[in-house]
Amino acid sequence: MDDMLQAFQNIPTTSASDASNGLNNLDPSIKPLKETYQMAGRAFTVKLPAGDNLAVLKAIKEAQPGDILVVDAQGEQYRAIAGDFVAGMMQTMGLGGLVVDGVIRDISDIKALDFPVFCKGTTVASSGKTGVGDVNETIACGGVSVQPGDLIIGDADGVVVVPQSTEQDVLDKATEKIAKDNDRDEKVSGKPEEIHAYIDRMLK
Ligand SMILES: O=C([O-])CC(=O)C(=O)O
Ligand SMILES: [Mg+2]
Repeated sequence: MDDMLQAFQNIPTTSASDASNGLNNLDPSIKPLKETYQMAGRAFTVKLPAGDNLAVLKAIKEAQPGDILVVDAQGEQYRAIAGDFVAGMMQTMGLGGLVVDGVIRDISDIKALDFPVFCKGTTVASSGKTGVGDVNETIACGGVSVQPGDLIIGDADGVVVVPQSTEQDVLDKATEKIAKDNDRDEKVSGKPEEIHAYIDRMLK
């Protein structure tokens, strides 16, 4: 794992969002299946035709361990781009997680895997496996442009993209924001008078 990726393992999505002015957060309809998921990795991108997941299989074969598959499924919500079988293959190949602006199925079994999956929801039907689709190209997912190799972080609050050219800047600003927030919290926590003083300062 490269140093930058290592550093982002401890950055919450909320802090990365604050550090990026909220510009690279995936649409909040893309949610973790379990609140306990916490992931940071580099994007391996996939673009699917609606209702066909063959390119996901191609991506599982080509992606590197630790990579997060970010799938543009065009928001399709009737057909699953993965179930527990496909997610299990991702986990076995050492991938870091799955993010899709679409849906999955076999929800109970995927939760049991403890492989981080972020999606719009769940469905019953499977996808076809006939189409082509693209891998490793710039895509749009959840309203955000994602390039292969961009840093992707996900946790209980959602998913944030950190474009490669902004990594150091976002890391510095997020680290600063975390320290500032902790300080602010420490000053007022459990102290009604400090809460009043803080609000008065903000209202000025
Ligand atoms: O095979 C599929 O495409 C979807 C599925 O049910 C699984 O992955 O378990
Ligand atoms: Mg299945």
